[in-house]
Amino acid sequence: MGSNAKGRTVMEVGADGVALITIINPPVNSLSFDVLNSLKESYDQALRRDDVKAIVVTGAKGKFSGGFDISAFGGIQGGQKGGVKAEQSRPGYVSVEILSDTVEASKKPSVAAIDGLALGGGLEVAMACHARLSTPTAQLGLPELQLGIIPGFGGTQRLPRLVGLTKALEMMLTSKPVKGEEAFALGLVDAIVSPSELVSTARRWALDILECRRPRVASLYKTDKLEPLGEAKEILKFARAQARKQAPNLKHPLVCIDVIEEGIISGPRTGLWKEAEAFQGLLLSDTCKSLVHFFFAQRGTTKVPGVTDLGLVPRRVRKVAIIGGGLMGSGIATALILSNYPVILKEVNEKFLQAGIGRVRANLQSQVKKGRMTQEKFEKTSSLLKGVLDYEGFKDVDMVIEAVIEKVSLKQQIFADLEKCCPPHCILASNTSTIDLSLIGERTKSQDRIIGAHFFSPAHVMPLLEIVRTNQTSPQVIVDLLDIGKKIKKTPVVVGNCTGFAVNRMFFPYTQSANLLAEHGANVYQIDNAITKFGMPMGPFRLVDLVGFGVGVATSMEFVQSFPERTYKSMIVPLMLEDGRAGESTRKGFYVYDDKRKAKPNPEVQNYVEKAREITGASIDPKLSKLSEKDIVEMIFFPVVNEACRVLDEGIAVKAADLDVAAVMGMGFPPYRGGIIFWADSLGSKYIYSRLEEWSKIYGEFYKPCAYLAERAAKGAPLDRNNGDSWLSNGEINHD
Ligand SMILES: C[C@H](O)CC(=O)SCCNC(=O)CCNC(=O)[C@H](O)C(C)(C)COP(=O)(O)OP(=O)(O)OC[C@H]1O[C@@H](n2cnc3c(N)ncnc32)[C@H](O)[C@@H]1OP(=O)(O)O
Repeated sequence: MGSNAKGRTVMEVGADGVALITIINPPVNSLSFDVLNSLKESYDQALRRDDVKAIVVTGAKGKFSGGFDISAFGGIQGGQKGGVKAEQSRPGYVSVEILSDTVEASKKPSVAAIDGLALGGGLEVAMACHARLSTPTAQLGLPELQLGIIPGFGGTQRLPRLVGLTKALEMMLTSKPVKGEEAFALGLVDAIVSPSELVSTARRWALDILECRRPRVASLYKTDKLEPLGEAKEILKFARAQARKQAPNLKHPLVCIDVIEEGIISGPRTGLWKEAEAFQGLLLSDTCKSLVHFFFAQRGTTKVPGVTDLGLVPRRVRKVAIIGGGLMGSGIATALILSNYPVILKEVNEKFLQAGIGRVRANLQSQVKKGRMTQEKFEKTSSLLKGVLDYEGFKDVDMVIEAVIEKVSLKQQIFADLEKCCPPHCILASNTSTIDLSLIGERTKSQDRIIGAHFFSPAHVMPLLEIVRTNQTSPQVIVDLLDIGKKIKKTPVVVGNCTGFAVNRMFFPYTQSANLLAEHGANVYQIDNAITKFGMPMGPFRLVDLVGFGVGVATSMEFVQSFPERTYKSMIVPLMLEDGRAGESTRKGFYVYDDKRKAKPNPEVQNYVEKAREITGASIDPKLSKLSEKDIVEMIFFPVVNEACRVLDEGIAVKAADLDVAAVMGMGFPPYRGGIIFWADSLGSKYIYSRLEEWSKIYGEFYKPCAYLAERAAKGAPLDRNNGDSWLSNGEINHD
């Protein structure tokens, strides 16, 4: 194998006659074509050698395998990231030639020794072995669907035969792995072994199979776990209905079900071929390209030039203080104690303090109710939280997160106090969502320790953490917060300091354009409907109802002040608010809500739209009442793209992919469209520019394309500067 090979396997033959084949491809032992070819070579050698009686497959450094090498997808998709040899892109090359006809068909028994993770192709290799041993904590799963593909190395055929159809469908359709213990209970693995004894036990197990002391099972031909045909068809029918309901825009879950069905009806070998063909087709789909982009974009957010490349090591954070026990403060405290950080929560009086602690306990209690936490763990986790009314306990905290109301003078006072009461190394973070951080720290000399830790509500649930740095924030503090973000299982995105940072700046035009369209004659409910169909969790009007009109108006004011030239000053929400219609909390907003929070269109809305029109002087454009769904989507999202371009151009976001992650995790933009900039680039900067230009002539400055968008469009270049050579710029993505 060439010296620039991407991973390999090594084989060692012991005196016991067992060949140990180890997959080596750090960091997760992914299955590149080099690894797969080397696995085949090792097997061929083991089968040829007379001194080899049995085989054990394992992964180096406590990780079996994280699956097929996702970075090789680009090559297969015909991009520029490395060519692919003909046999490698041939359907069935791995699943049939290597795994079925070599590993599973071999006369010498194979045992998989699984530690750490066996995901996707990794688990598929293990399932082709004649037995599997796992450590109790290893993660085993087929998460391919979250990449827009289906398992392609035999997983659709072998998993149902090992664990039954219902569980196999659940594991594939949700992409959720199971731990070793559960895998054992399901029959996916044959025994649980401690990491230190894993390989030695697997060696003995392989020899036991050879000597017929243990069964030798070819999973592909197992039938005892499969439900009878009639029942299986019912289960598949139900799964199809669920998939259509939960992900109406996605085809690959249905393809996965079809492939499984084929194997059940026509036999596993036919199923394997159908799987190989479907896998190959899905690899080329827009959904897969978008989801793979998103996979790498998510991992790329922790790579910040000039910060994470300086060799800084995150400092240990032993104790955190939170100021303010409201909705945000209690959510942040919950997230921290759930990851074992001791937290002190400070409030101004006993009543507020008890309410804050009560909120945290309620957050944890809901985990207990859902069966996700034991009562014992609840007690242990709750004990990490301590309530205080003064700064006494702040002497030894390593980080403070301020989460009080959005009032500049109050925050300034708090930060001045913190500077006096906390140790000099302490990170001083604010959870502000809009206020300029330099202003918050104006009365301190600790500008280098001040940073934004912007969580999204509910903070213990929402996965995004916007880390806001000022020009003075030290790289060390950013590295520390990135590390904490990872530990509390958030995806951090590092952004610059400005009104609204990245997420709220993108959110602003989302609701603004909806209001503009409504005032000019578009139907509120058609807009929400089209946007939901596009894949957002809710339309802009339903969102404003949820957030509350009070908050909506206050945030608007911040934007009006900061960006007056591009704010559309709609009067619909202020007028409704004046009449006590404040959204879902008052059960009346753009929708009316019943006791079960079910939303129905509010018949009063039209009156408010007309009143608003009288004040703003907006004239009805008959075209807007007949907008197609595509037009609605573009008129709502192109202003968002425009703002994202400004955020990028101003350097608030380091790279376009960070905005993709921010849009998906902070706004609910559908991940299968790759994120806001990725989606925009799939349509082309020229097209977006021309449409915005056209609308700005009719409806004003709000739609005016920014300089960055104009420049990229003039060059015919993608908005993501890093995507200059990708398949995207060739307009290869289809939109039907
Ligand atoms: C034919 C087959 O059926 C098709 C397949 O197998 S498709 C692949 C199926 N496997 C997956 O989907 C697993 C994807 N990976 C993951 O979920 C997670 O990375 C993990 C659980 C393995 C590890 O998580 P974690 O410890 O948090 O580390 P994480 O930062 O995500 O990954 C570490 C590095 O490994 C890389 N990596 C992880 N899985 C990879 C894979 N399958 N291929 C290539 N690179 C991979 C990541 O990109 C990251 O690289 P970086 O350090 O350069 O950013």
